[in-house]
Amino acid sequence: MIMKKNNIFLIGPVGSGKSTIGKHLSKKLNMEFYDSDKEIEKRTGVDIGWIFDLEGEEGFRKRENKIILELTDKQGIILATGVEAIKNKNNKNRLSARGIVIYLKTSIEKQLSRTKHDKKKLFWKKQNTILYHKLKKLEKKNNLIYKDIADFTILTDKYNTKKITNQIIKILENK
Ligand SMILES: Nc1ncnc2c1ncn2[C@@H]1O[C@H](COP(=O)(O)OP(=O)(O)O)[C@@H](O)[C@H]1O
Ligand SMILES: O=C(O)C1=C[C@@H](OP(=O)(O)O)[C@@H](O)[C@H](O)C1
Ligand SMILES: [Mg+2]
Repeated sequence: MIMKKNNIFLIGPVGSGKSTIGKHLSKKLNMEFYDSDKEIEKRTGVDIGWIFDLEGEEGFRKRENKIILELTDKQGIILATGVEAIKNKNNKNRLSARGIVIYLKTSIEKQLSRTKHDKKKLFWKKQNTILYHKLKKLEKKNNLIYKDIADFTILTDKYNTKKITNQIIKILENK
């Protein structure tokens, strides 16, 4: 189909739908899906929260960089990357060079409401004391970073994941 040779990289904040939309796209486009978080968990045998506790964010990012380097060597995959991964210059260049980068833009309010009951993301909340204010402070800066690297930006607040998936497929078909 359309995307056989190209990779699709999904970027965006926590709760933007990278993992969910990545899975939908994978089924629809018949492309392999990877989630950098899941790959790290698979290889270490522990969940991301544990890695943050044991190795701190620095240790986690090192693992993440390694995985991104490895996965971006592949062709015809969909990859959901970690939230901060694109702030690393090597990752950024690598993603731009190896595929189509899609930014799932999401408001902080939606980020928080979508992750409210998610136990797996608890550590992320714990890390961010007075979370809303911290996120708000980062919002503009992050937006610019994401936009700068993205080939396409999709607003996710008002649409369900199926609609967003179809929207992405349309964009790719018309590209
Ligand atoms: N566009 C959307 N509309 C409604 N719920 C969504 C949307 N995108 C994601 N979600 C929900 O938000 C939660 C977090 O999504 P997830 O795919 O894990 O995001 P990410 O991987 O970017 O953190 C999941 O429960 C998912 O079903
Ligand atoms: O990169 C980050 O800071 C993280 C983002 C979260 O993943 P999602 O963006 O998939 O929610 C979290 O679970 C993860 O492991 C750490
Ligand atoms: Mg995810």
